[in-house]
Amino acid sequence: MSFSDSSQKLTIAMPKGRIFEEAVHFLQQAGLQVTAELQDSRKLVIPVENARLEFILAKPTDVPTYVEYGVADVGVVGKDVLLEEERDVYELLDLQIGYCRMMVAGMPDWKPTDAPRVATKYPKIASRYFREQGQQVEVIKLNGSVELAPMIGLADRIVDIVSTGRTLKENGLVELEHICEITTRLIANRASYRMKSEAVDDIASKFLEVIPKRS
Ligand SMILES: Nc1ncnc2c1ncn2[C@@H]1O[C@H](COP(=O)(O)OP(=O)(O)OP(=O)(O)O)[C@@H](O)[C@H]1O
Ligand SMILES: O=P(O)(O)OC[C@H]1O[C@H](OP(=O)(O)OP(=O)(O)O)[C@H](O)[C@@H]1O
Repeated sequence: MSFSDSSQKLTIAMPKGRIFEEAVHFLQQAGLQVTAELQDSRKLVIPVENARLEFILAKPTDVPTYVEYGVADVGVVGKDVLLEEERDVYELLDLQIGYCRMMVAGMPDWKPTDAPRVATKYPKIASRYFREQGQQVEVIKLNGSVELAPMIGLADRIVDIVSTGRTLKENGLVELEHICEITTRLIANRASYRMKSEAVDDIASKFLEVIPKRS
């Protein structure tokens, strides 16, 4: 049965911001009906007529929260957010978009100190990484412009996303250690995965068809 024929309405949480356009392009390639409203309006809830489908537009870090609580059945979100938020959701697919990497970075002349401090938007990822490395560090949570921290002496290193490397370079920082690769994922609410299996499977298989074409 096709998605539009299904009697099960599916709510999809989409991340506003940086990965939004690439994610919308992905949905279009998967054959989902993407209306102009999704791309051009300030509306945050966007029903798709005749498709038993509804989009909600959320801040990227909140996407797993909406999905865990079941107000969205599925969501599109970066692996960085999943690792940091640790929400109880199923991770169904790696969409192979939104490529970037989680790195430790610092000044080129960085040397270990007795009281190392690491600044980051990702305190859980950073704490886990340094614990696994057997290193004791103080993690300082920032909400953005993390590259400032080593430049002005708040911390000696940062944990952050690197994509082109331009932000590090223009601020005189270098990549020190690679933590993991990051891509965008399709996630599902655990109950929706069982109760709306037909609709969730349908969207996942449509997405799956797009992935090999991109890699
Ligand atoms: N160069 C990059 N920098 C940051 N995020 C990137 C980059 N490339 C891909 N991404 C993905 O985009 C998502 C972040 O999007 P965005 O920056 O819009 O959200 P945000 O961090 O919540 O934004 P803000 O806090 O500035 O409102 C990340 O979860 C990550 O998976
Ligand atoms: O390697 P690049 O291509 O330069 O991208 C990496 C930068 O992009 C992100 O910041 P963002 O633009 O989301 O701003 P922020 O400082 O508010 O986190 C990330 O935190 C880096 O600062």
